[in-house]
Amino acid sequence: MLLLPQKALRSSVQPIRATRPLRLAQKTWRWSRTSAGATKQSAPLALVPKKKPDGPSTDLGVILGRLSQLALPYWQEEKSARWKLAGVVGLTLATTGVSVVFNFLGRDFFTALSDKNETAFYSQLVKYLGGFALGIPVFVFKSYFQSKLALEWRQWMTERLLAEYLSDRTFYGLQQSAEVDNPDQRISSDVANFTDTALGLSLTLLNAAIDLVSFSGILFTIYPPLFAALVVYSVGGTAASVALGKNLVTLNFNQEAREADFRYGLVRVRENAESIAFYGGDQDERALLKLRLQAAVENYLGLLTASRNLDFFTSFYRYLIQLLPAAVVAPLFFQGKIDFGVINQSQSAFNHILNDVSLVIYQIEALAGFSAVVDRLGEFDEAVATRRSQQQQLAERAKAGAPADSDDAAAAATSSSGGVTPAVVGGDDETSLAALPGIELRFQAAAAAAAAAATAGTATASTSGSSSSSSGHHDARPLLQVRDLTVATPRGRNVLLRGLDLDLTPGQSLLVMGPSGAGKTSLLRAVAGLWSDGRGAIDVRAPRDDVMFLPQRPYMVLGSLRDQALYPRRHTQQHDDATGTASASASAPASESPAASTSASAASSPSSQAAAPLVRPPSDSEILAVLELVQLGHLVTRYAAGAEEEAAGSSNGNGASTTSSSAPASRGSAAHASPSALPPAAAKAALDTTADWAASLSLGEQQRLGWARLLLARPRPALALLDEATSALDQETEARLYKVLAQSGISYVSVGHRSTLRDFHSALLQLRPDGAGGVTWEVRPLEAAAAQVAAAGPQQ
Ligand SMILES: Nc1ncnc2c1ncn2[C@@H]1O[C@H](COP(=O)(O)OP(=O)(O)OP(=O)(O)O)[C@@H](O)[C@H]1O
Repeated sequence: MLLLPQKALRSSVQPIRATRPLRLAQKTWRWSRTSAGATKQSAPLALVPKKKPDGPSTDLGVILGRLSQLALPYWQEEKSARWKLAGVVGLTLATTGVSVVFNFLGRDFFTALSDKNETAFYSQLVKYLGGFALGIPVFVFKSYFQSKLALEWRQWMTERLLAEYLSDRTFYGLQQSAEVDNPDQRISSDVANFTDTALGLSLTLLNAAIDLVSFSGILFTIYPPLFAALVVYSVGGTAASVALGKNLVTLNFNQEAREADFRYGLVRVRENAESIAFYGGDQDERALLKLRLQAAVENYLGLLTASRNLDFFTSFYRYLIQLLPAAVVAPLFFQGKIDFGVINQSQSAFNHILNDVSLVIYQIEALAGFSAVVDRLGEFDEAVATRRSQQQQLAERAKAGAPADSDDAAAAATSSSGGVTPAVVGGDDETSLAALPGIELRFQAAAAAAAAAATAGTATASTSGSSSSSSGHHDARPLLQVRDLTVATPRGRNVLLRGLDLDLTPGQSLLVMGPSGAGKTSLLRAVAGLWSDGRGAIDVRAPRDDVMFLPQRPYMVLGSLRDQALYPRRHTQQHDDATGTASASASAPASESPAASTSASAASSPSSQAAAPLVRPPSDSEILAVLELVQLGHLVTRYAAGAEEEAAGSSNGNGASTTSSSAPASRGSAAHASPSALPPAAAKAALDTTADWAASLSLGEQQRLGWARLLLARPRPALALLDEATSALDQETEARLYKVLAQSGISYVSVGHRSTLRDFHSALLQLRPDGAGGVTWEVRPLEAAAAQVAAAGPQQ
């Protein structure tokens, strides 16, 4: 009897023990229309707690629906995958064929043995060995191609989920609404488990069906009562195992969550190592992690107990059956009606069929884990789809209003002051939470912006790329227009600002001041499109990508110093470079004004009317110049010296010099050089340095890096939103950075507390508590600021 192939086939499906990170909130939420509003369509959208309790769905209909929703797109959209699947199915059929051949070879082999027929025995032995040589590769290749196909499916599905998750700021919306926990876990290990198990189980089912048909015929021809005994035994066993294994689904689901809670706790310690060390919070962290570990261990013990109980049953089930076929057909053998080989053949056929009809029993743990994975992934997929359709609805509603890139509409809407509305006050009207239809946010289309840039370029002899600010020419139409804006917090639906009106023309700047918690950052969130709960309209006469945000603590990406400086445009720039759309002027002189260089290629390009403006990545010398401008030159020299020492070390170690001919000759010379005086190879080495930037740069340095990003961004941002972006800097550096920004032509809105910031803005939005839990606002011009900035002259 040969069970090896059958075993190899079954082992492709393993019980799932995926881990699962922290649930962000105990409640889950869903979008719903509130009762307010004349019609269902016009009723405001709100996030309300989901009725569904946490935990896996055990409704088979829901799981099957989610399964098809998750699994079908790949096979529908990828033609090559269908061909590969056909190949794997072919190999699966071949494995059944090989098993049938082995079944007959085994019968004749054992019959020759019992007949003591030496010639026939050796002849059967050779055939058997030949069968091994031809049959085993079929099993091996089937397993290999199946795993490879599952891997390709995983890659496709992960990329698709990533594309949806990381577009339209869906990741932010999901995090804010706490609709689904731990997307990272779902995108990484859940998808891998899903594709692997879905393919494995499907092929196992297919194989079982074919196997069942093939071996039922054999068994039935040997002895029909044996076939009947088998059916009764397996149906009873399946029912019993389903009953015994039911709680495994919940236990598996919970195990994922608890393992993930524990791992997430560890990740937080790593990410917040310095704060925890300053607080001396070791013991608290340890206690918390111990609790989480305990929760995971306890659940796992429950899982082990449930598996043990199930194992008692399945083991008896498996071993008892080994005797059944021989016991049933033995009387026929004693009566001389069948050969000894037929007993072996019936045993083999019996085992095959038993495996086929007992799939649920043998795979109950894998099925339990798989249904938890299907549930989690399906939930995530649905949440992403809902979130994106919310975004589309908001965009469509915004489109239905006045378009931001309509020149007429924008001109008509320009206030008579030609800029910030002078001394406007408001915020004392009562706004019902239920009557907030959502904020309408409109950005200018990229094509319209490119056309406008081309026009401006021809009008101002654009080879210099000089900004509207430095040329003294101001476009009087508002760059940012806010009308009757009410901002509410998500979920809590706490109204912050009410009825704000504001115009900001290009080249102007607005300072937002007010007490902590008044809603300053929330206003920036609304302008950036992160928060949409509220009422009113925001028109930005620039594409969305031309609005850049500088937070108080900038996000430090994984990568080199160059990557830090070019974030978030580094991939766009690399792409443009690779496709050859970038201009050839990659070696601009280091002294070139960064503000001037940023728009040059877009304005002078013959194809600048295209939707996507041409951009070129900043050269190393431009990056160095900007880093020096924001007073980060010391980082470059520091890392150049480090790279130099490393190169010298490796050259001493292996006897071959790794430094280029242009590198400094003497060791450590870079440490004292000014960045712009560094040899190109040393500067490049410094910019290529990778480090844990969040941990190795001071907050002030990180903030200055944020400013460098702003000045290096291509195309140049039209509007910068600065949220306490200089809070960690001394006043002198703050003044210097704001002067550079004012001369760059980038309009900006800053949030800050320092009164010295007034010197660098042309208007002030002052928020004040109204004494009744709300906020009043006042907008007024800051006359002195513009004169001060203009008097300061260009910065290099
Ligand atoms: N995601 C959120 N969900 C619900 N409420 C929030 C959320 N984020 C902020 N809030 C609340 O909204 C209010 C305004 O927050 P915001 O960050 O805009 O204040 P701020 O004026 O910028 O304060 P600070 O000067 O301290 O930075 C605060 O009461 C805050 O607790």
